[in-house]
Amino acid sequence: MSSENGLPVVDLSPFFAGDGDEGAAAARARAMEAVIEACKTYGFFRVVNHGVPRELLSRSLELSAAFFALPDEEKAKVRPLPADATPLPAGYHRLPSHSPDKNEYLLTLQPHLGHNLYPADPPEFRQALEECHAKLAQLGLLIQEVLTEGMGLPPGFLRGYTGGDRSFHFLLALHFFPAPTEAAGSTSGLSKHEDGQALTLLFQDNVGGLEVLKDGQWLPAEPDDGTIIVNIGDVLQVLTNKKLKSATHRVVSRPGRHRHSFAYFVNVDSDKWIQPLPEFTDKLGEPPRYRGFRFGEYQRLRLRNKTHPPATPDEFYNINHYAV
Ligand SMILES: O=C(O)CCC(=O)C(=O)O
Ligand SMILES: [Fe+2]
Repeated sequence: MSSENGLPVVDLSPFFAGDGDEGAAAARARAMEAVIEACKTYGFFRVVNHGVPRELLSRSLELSAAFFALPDEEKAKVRPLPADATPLPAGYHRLPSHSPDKNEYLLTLQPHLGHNLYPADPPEFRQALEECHAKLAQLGLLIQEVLTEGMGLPPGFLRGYTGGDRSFHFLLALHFFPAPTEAAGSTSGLSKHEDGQALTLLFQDNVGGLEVLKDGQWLPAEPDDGTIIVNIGDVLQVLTNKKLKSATHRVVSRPGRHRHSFAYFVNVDSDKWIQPLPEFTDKLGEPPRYRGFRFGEYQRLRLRNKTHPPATPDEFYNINHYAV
C-alpha cells in the first residue's frame, strides 16, 4: 500500500488478473490486506486500476458541469417527485437557502428501476450517468467481496445486505458553489458528516476541498485524476462493531471555484436489520457498541437532515443515535 496525497492507495489490478496468472493470488492477498488496514485506520482509501474508464470519469464531470451551469429554471425542470412517491427522491435538488451547505445535486437510482428523471440538456448526460451506474455497481461489488473475505465473513455476506431488489444504490452528481471571498475557509460546501450507507465511491474534478478527519486532524483528499476514493459508511461500522471506520469528512468550498464531484452510495435494503455481528462482539468477548435498527428507519432520519436541515451541523442525525 502506498500513500500519496495523504490517503492510502490500493492498486486493484490483481483482482482483474486471470487465475492462471502467476503471483496473482499473493498480490490479491496483499491488496486485500491493504484495503482492510485502510478501512480500520482511515475509513478511506484511494483505488487505482479499478476498472472504471478514466475517460468516463472526466466525461461525466464535464457533462455534469454543463448541466449545473444552466439557468435555475432549466435545472428545476428535473424536479423530483414528492418524497413519499419514490424510495429516494430522484431528480434535481437545491438545498434550502438556510442550509449551512452550499451545494446542489442530481440524484439517480439504478437506471433499470425506472425511477429516474434525466436532464434533457446536455443530451449526452443521461448515457454518462447510466454508464457510471453500471461501472460503479461492479466496483462496489468487488470492494464488498474484498471486505467480506478480508473480515473473515462467508462469501457473499455483505452482498446479502446490499444486493436485493430493494437496494436503492444511488449516484449524486454534485455541484458546490464557490465560497464567498470574505468567508474563505469557513463556508462549508458540505458540513462534516459520516455516510450512512454501506460504502461510498467518489470521484471529483481538480478543484479540491474534500477533507477526512484522521486522529483529530483534517486531511485533504486532493484530486488525483482517474483515481476513485472509497469510504466506509455507517452500516459497515455498525456490523463490524467499529472495527471498520465510517470516517467523518466534509467539503470546504473555495472562493471563486465551482467544484463538481460524483458520489455513488452502495445502499442497504431498507428492511435489513443492522446490528453488530457476533463475529465482532460475542466471539471476541466485546460488548456491542450499537443497538440494532431497521436500515429504512435510519435512512429516513438521515434524509431529514437534507430536507429539514437543523440550525447547526451538530444537530444532524447520525449513527450515534443508536450507540450504546
Ligand atoms: O463531494 C465530495 O467530495 C464528498 C461528497 C460527500 O461526502 C457526500 O455526498 O456524502
Ligand atoms: Fe459523504
